Amino acid sequence: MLKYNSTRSNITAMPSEAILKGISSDGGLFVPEDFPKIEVESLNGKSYEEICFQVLSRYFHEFDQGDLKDMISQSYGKFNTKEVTPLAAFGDLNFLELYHGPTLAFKDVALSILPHLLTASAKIQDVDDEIVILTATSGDTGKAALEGFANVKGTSIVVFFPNDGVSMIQRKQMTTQSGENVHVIAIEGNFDDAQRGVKEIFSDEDYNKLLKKNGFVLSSANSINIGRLVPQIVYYFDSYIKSVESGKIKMNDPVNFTVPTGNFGNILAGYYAKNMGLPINKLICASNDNNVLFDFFKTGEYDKNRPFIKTISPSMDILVSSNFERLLYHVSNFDSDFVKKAMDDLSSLGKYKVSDEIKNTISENFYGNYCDEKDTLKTIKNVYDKYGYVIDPHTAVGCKVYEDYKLETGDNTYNIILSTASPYKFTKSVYEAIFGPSELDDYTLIEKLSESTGLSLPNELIAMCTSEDLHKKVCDSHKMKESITEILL
Ligand SMILES: Cc1ncc(COP(=O)(O)O)c(C=O)c1O
Ligand SMILES: N[C@@H](CCOP(=O)(O)O)C(=O)O
Repeated sequence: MLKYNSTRSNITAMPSEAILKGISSDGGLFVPEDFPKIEVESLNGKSYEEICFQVLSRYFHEFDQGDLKDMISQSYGKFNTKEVTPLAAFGDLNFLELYHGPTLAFKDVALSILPHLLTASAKIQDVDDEIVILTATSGDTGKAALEGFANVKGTSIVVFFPNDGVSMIQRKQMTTQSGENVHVIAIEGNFDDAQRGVKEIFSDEDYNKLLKKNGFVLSSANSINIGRLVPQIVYYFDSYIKSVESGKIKMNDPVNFTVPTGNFGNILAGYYAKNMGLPINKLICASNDNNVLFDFFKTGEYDKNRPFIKTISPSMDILVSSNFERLLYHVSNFDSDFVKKAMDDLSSLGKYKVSDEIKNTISENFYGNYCDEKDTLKTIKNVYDKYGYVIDPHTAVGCKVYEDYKLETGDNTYNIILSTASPYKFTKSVYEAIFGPSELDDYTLIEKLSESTGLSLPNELIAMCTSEDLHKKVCDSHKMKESITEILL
């Protein structure tokens, strides 16, 4: 029976407990004590949903297996393509389109199923308190979580986003969200402030006791929750199988994945897939100007003492990549003392350094680089001019870093770029990258982008632009707990 360990102490949890808690009481993240294995050949000919079952059932064995199959089919029926995450290929650029869910970003893949996993976990744990989902977002997780949890019985959701740190469309997606149980709050601060605030609330024992006394328990919709991370492993296996089926590679050939990275959850899911048996050669970690990870890969020092830069790939504007903690735990052979010390140093000094051994183990699996604003815009234009294909700024960061990787290493292994958001979420940046400066705003440019490029337009988006804002609250990033108290108590 697979259990989960905290990265910071010897606390362990069953899957349902880890999902329900979201984060361990010592501040650590839950990680599987072992990686379950999958014979890749056994997935040949299987659909996305079938592969999803093969992955999830290995991590979440407490759920009734029939129930798990039902949860999966209810979750992925909402995607606008039967393939769930299709691959689009142009020359050696293979884009794994992860944005066909209801909110147009890769977060939908995990957040469509997380509400089911959470409510099933509450049943197993015999918890009948209201589950309050605390979410920090740099733009995409927030909307996907709101969509997933809106009106889900027994839950409520509070989303904190940086007031001045998301795109116009991302903001509108969140502020127009309806639902009895949803709360959306802008904070005066950046994503790191929002995430730190949420983690502090999780670790505040007295506050959690007070909430419990009033019938509430906290959980998380961010990738710090293992229930968010595991469903993201699925598309690594699925895209591999699709690549075999289309004749791009042969079964068991090695493959690289390039992942636009911020909180390190998406790429970590790739590392989990590799450890489960997927023949991944390199995981290529693509950052924007907030290139703290690039510097780590070069020096072995994680140092967040630097300016927080606002970019046109705002969902990746992150200096504290939470899931890196999980990677440190795995590559240090589950050394929770080492991880705790590193995380303590990160919060007190803003930095930590790892040994050469750990740095080298990480470099065997990962390559890191970054793409600045100019190259992001140039890449969107180049890809459109060459292939008539429109990509969003996050995907463009991935695309440029992949090109740099090939030049630097000469490695031509088959590569899949994770395409993490629909271009429409960043309409103005994408339109201007391709067609030059425009006076018009994002809302007006949506239709123009569609007409000029032929990119199919999700109809709900047009209606959303003229919908009323239902959430207008702004709070100081140090007053997040007070905001929750106001809502709940
Ligand atoms: C569009 C987009 N791309 C990339 C990322 C980075 O993913 P991760 O935080 O899992 O590294 C995010 C946010 O997480 C995102 O919303
Ligand atoms: N880019 C994310 C940041 C939070 O990441 P998560 O994967 O930990 O939820 C966002 O869009 O909110």
